[in-house]
Amino acid sequence: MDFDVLFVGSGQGAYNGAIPMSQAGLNVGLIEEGLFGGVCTNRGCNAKITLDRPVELMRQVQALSGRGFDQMPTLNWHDLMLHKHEVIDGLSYGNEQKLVNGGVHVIKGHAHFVDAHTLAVGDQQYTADKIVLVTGRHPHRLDIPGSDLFHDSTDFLVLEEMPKRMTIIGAGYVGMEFATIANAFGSDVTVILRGNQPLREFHAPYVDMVVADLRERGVKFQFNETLLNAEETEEGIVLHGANGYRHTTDYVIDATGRIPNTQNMDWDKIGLQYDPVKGLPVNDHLETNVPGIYATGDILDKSQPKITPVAIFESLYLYHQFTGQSDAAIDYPAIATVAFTSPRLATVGVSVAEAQKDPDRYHIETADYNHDWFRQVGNENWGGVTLVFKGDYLVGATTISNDAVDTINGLVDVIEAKMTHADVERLIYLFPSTAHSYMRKL
Ligand SMILES: Cc1cc2nc3c(=O)[nH]c(=O)nc-3n(C[C@H](O)[C@H](O)[C@H](O)COP(=O)(O)OP(=O)(O)OC[C@H]3O[C@@H](n4cnc5c(N)ncnc54)[C@H](O)[C@@H]3O)c2cc1C
Ligand SMILES: NC(=O)c1ccc[n+]([C@@H]2O[C@H](COP(=O)([O-])OP(=O)(O)OC[C@H]3O[C@@H](n4cnc5c(N)ncnc54)[C@H](O)[C@@H]3O)[C@@H](O)[C@H]2O)c1
Repeated sequence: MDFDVLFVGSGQGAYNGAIPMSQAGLNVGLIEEGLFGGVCTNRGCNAKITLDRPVELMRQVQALSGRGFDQMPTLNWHDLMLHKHEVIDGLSYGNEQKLVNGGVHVIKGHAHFVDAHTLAVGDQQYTADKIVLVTGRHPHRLDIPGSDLFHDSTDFLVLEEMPKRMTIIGAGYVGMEFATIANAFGSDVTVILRGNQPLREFHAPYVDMVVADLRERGVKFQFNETLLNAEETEEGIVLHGANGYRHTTDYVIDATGRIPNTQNMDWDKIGLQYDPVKGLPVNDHLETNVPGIYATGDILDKSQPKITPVAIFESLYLYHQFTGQSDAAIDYPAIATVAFTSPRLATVGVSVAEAQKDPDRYHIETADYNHDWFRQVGNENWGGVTLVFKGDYLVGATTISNDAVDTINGLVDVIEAKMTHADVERLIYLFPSTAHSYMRKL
């Protein structure tokens, strides 16, 4: 065999395991057809958070208008986009070098199967004892007439000029995060949803607060709308919905989710079972139905959120498994997720909705976080934390605030280490700080 382990894809679900595997003595190869580091690095998390940064800061400055700030700064999309290119454009090369320096044999091109232990890239064939499919997902496109006029998250992240009118279809992570950014940069934003609940994974009352705030800032929400078609006219792009809905705009982002990259890889040829919409099913060792073929990250058909830290966790799990350190089934910890709206929404572990369904098992407490003096410092006078306990133990938390990321990150430790109240009392945090404020409320 050419390799002990051969990865397809170089995203977070691949290189975080590939490098330590190689350093542990395995002969590791990795095939990538695009940018190294995959979606998160090049056209996902990193690019998005760079574009969000001034938005986050601007909100905080606005909250202190007349409380130390006399004049508001102005936002400049063009300069920000140049900055984004500065930050992001070199990362692919950096990731490729990390792989090479880590001893991983890098192969460039599109991989497809010849047999269960052989992949082809162009005319070359590569054999491996184990193959790991980390092929990720790409944006879904609505199947309606005129949807070729739509753009996707990748287009938004390289947008040179902010359109006057922007319409976003879908109100999941991408829809709500991009609506926040585009609105701050002066676009007249409309979000169109087929249902009535944006960001369904998050605590609904907190999501409602984000929606109310965006509405106040001028974002329009069109709920329960089924789009039928789109056409280009002299006035702009016109979207037609059921019941006579008609909406004119300059730029449409289809943010209706992501679908697995399964195409042109000859998965059927080797009998690999997969669902073109849901992805690749695996067992509790991340092995597919074909022995020796594994998968990690967004391509998986699993209930865990499709986010970078989960892909990294799975990649490291395979590292431990393939290097003989453990043969245990994968055991996911409490998983934290965040929507980078302003303010942020973040959550970890058992959700409030889940806890409400099982009151014998869980009890729910809402901590008074709003009146915390440290939040008044930034004149952040609304927000909330809801905690879920199982007996004496914290098992879930959800929050809305500018500091939601730090708050939930701190609670990950409390949940995972199964800390008791006494354990939490022993933690000495810096003061004043967000962590100090919310830990005292546990
Ligand atoms: C706009 C956006 C924002 C996001 N923001 C966040 C965030 O803030 N936080 C967070 O945690 N997550 C975020 N995510 C999700 C995160 O990007 C994904 O969970 C993560 O990228 C998954 O990594 P992966 O390795 O599974 O796949 P990917 O990153 O998708 O990598 C798959 C790689 O496989 C390659 N590939 C596919 N098929 C082949 C083939 N046949 N041959 C060779 N190469 C192939 C592709 O070129 C690609 O590079 C965001 C996603 C998007 C779209
Ligand atoms: N902060 C983060 O961690 C972050 C940020 C961005 C993206 N992501 C990842 O990327 C994935 C994709 O994000 P996304 O926002 O595109 O997907 P999503 O699944 O979060 O949201 C999709 C939205 O589109 C709507 N929708 C789906 N099909 C539709 C249809 N046929 N017609 C109308 N509306 C439809 C859904 O109701 C939902 O509102 C996320 O699930 C997440 O895994 C994560």
